[in-house]
Amino acid sequence: MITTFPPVILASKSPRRQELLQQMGIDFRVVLKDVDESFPAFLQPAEVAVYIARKKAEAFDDSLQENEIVITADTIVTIDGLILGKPEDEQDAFRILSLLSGKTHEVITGVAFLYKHKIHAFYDSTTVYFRGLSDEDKWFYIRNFKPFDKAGAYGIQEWIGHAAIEKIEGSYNNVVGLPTFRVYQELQKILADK
Ligand SMILES: Cc1cn([C@H]2C[C@H](O)[C@@H](COP(=O)(O)OP(=O)(O)OP(=O)(O)O)O2)c(=O)[nH]c1=O
Repeated sequence: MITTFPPVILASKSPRRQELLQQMGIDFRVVLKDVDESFPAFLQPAEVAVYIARKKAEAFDDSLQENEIVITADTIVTIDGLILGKPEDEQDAFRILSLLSGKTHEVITGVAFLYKHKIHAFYDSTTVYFRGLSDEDKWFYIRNFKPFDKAGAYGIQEWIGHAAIEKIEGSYNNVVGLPTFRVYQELQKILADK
């Protein structure tokens, strides 16, 4: 296994992604670029996550040093073919939590690496079993945890993850924002390839 990595740039303002990459033992610096996160309506949910992660990585091509590697990610929640991003306000968060309550949904994180002018992108998907939440529970969560920076209006790592998530299938870290095992595997692949 390769354990020494070229200089890594994490292009993410998400504190959860920063913490996960740190836990992986990878040294990195954070560089942020403004990216338009719109996507063509015909894309499937997994394609959307990969498309946006790619766009975030493409923003770096000209500004990169020869051996630097950029890592970007995008997390979406999807249920019944709908893509749920971050809630706009409290009412929107309530609407989103009502869609998820008592049902099973998928959390998809798209990841992109930019290395030596090439993009390498993939996604991971986790199934989340949500129990029914009363309206009171939803407002309690929204008012206390303000999940406006979270896709699907919830954080599995918060109160709601203990109170409402019965089980998951797949990677927990993928739900938090970065599928660390896959990231490690894919990094090995592109570095071995060079
Ligand atoms: C479903 C879920 C999402 N999230 C977070 C992960 C992501 O930070 C966020 C989804 O938004 P993203 O657009 O993927 O990421 P971001 O805007 O926070 O950061 P950046 O674009 O700079 O990389 O939701 C949790 O923390 N816990 C959860 O359980």
